[in-house]
Amino acid sequence: MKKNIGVVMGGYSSEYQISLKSGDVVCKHLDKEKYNIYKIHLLKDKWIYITENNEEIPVNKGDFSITVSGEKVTFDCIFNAIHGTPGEDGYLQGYLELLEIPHTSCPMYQAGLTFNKRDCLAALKPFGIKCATSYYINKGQEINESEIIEKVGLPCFVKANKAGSSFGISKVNTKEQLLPAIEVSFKEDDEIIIESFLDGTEVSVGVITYKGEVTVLPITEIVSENDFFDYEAKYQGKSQEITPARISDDMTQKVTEVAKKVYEILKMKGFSRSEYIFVGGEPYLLEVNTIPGMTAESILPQQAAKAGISLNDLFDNAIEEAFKK
Ligand SMILES: Nc1ncnc2c1ncn2[C@@H]1O[C@H](COP(=O)(O)OP(=O)(O)OP(=O)(O)O)[C@@H](O)[C@H]1O
Ligand SMILES: C[C@@H](N)C(=O)O
Ligand SMILES: [Mg+2]
Ligand SMILES: [Mg+2]
Repeated sequence: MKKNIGVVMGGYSSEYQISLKSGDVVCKHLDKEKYNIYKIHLLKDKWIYITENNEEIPVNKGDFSITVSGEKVTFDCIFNAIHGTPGEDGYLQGYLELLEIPHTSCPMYQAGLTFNKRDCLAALKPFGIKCATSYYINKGQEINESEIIEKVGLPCFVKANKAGSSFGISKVNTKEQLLPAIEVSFKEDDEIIIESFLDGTEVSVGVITYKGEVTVLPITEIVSENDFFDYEAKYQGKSQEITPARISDDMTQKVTEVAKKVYEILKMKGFSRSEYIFVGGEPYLLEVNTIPGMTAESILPQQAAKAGISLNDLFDNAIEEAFKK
């Protein structure tokens, strides 16, 4: 019997439009012979199934079912394509896990931990994973500019702690730029992480469980035309994403080992894309994304393509692995 797959997309954060694109690509590339595919938008004001005629049918939040032409439809598996809250930070995972509906993302705790940049880096540091020197501020806390600069130096990166797609991130070069940058970050999250500037080659490393094996995909080098890999560089063509990265064999080996170790320490499942900047030949971890962009141009699908894994294979594998969890 064909399985019912709900592809969930959207979400409540600034990344919702990116997620709608990722979700559409997933719907397009799932095997229609094998699966009944349902496109589902989870938005702040409505949870809806979008029919092929663009009709909106509400999702029953009690059991995550829909009713189509008088028939109740439940899902065998949910393909999670929501970047940011509530799809990448554990809420959706926890809800689906309580309902015992398999899903393609990592488990609830792993999602909550990794989406919190501060806590994820703090959890990984004792295992020898290198990262930038950092300073944290919660909303309402006193802001001591001199103390921040003394700790992280200039330039530094001011980032929303729980966000993605470079929303709420600024590179700060002078003390005067610090408070405005903090304001920008607080628009995205109530927590901020301020990091020392890691000056070096940036790479992005996809790690997935493919046919039961933890698999590190070919590494991508990020070359931004802008000051850093900001929103414009990511989504409006102002960067080159070069796979495989033009780094030495030694650097490739090091970052491959670190990325696999990070996946294994965190007991990850499903997709992950972790990012590193090389300083003094050593990879420094920036963050781990568990619902990476899924459009054909996105980094992880490009890496999979280089590894000979098509989008159809990649997405089908995610569902097969979800049934094993
Ligand atoms: N400490 C740092 N030093 C140098 N560059 C940094 C630093 N932190 C972030 N950046 C730059 O900012 C970009 C975005 O940062 P980060 O990956 O933490 O944010 P994000 O919004 O979660 O990104 P994504 O879209 O991958 O989810 C990085 O890809 C890198 O170019
Ligand atoms: C979607 C974006 N947060 C990514 O990691 O690709
Ligand atoms: Mg991110
Ligand atoms: Mg990133």
